[in-house]
Amino acid sequence: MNWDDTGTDTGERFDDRLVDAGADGEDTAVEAALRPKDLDEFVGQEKVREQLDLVLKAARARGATADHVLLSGAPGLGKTTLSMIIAAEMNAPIRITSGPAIQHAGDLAAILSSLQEGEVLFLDEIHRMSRPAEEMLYMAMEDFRVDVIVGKGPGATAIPLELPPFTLVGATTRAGLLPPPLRDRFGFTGHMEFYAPAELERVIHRSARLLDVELDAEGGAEIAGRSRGTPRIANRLLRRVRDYAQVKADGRIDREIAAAALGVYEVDARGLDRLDRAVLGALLKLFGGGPVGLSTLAVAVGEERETVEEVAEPFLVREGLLARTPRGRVATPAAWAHLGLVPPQQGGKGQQGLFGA
Ligand SMILES: Nc1ncnc2c1ncn2[C@@H]1O[C@H](COP(=O)(O)OP(=O)(O)OP(=O)(O)O)[C@@H](O)[C@H]1O
Ligand SMILES: [Mg+2]
Repeated sequence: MNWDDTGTDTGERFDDRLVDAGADGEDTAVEAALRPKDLDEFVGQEKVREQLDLVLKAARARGATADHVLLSGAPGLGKTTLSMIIAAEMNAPIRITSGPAIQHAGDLAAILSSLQEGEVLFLDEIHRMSRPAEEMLYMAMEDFRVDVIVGKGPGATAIPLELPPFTLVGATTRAGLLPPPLRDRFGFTGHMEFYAPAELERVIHRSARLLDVELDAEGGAEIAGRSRGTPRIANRLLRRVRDYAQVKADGRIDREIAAAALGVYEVDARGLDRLDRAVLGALLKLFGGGPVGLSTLAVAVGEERETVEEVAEPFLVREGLLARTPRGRVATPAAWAHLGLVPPQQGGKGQQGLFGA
């Protein structure tokens, strides 16, 4: 533990986290190679896969364009991958764009009017589209038509434009932010869940084969356990372990090598990194496990409130290590156990009162 000796320079220390589920430059470069190409290769997400398989097969049998699909779920769980699989399964070309790239309705009109029949339009971060573009999209999804506005002011006229049938695949990390009229226009919504360790093992072994890395079963399990339920993180950790195995050993990965490598990168057995452990450590050691306010906790780790709340806490909460209560942040008994600490004895209230441990 060295969370308490890192000085006061805030903001920079946790920028480059190995366990961040968002894509970095290196991910973008290698992810294309590691993406499963069809539904059979796509690991896990059984429900979404089964349902999507039916939607696509039925459309194919009818010789029709597939219904619009909305994919929601946390970063790195396979939304972009699945959109590409949809296009591949439909034998259709795919056009890729994103909500933030579409600021004006005109941007969207230009894309829509150039689509071919049956094409898949992948709209990433669909919750970040501008209002006017969103309204144009409603009509395009439902009637395969847009009104292109020509001119400005009182002389402006709407020219209707027919579109070929297409399949919109929208992806969002924040399904709750989508306006209901937009959500309702999707024929199928797939919600992606975090992956079970056994599923991540399959992802990791598949990637190891593609990267030509020798990995045994226990090594795969070790990496999977630290991957926070997220294939992107699993693939990234595998690459770092591969580096270590090449430099420090003969390139083969077993449990010992995987654990040692991820120890170097300070990703612990449960997938917590330095920031996570700093937050948890402060909560336990300085505040006796809480409850403590978010601001106080943030100051104690020398971080911004937002960093603690948005970067560290979601995973700690998901892991059942930290709870957000009306009185403040509270550590669970599992948190004490994870950091190898013993909770202070309290009478009736606080830690024990809250969790009955
Ligand atoms: N079910 C899966 N089976 C195998 N590999 C997967 C699976 N899901 C994701 N991956 C791998 O994880 C990486 C990230 O997936 P992807 O880019 O599709 O995530 P995403 O949900 O689009 O993330 P974001 O929200 O950041 O856009 C890819 O390299 C992909 O190969
Ligand atoms: Mg994506």
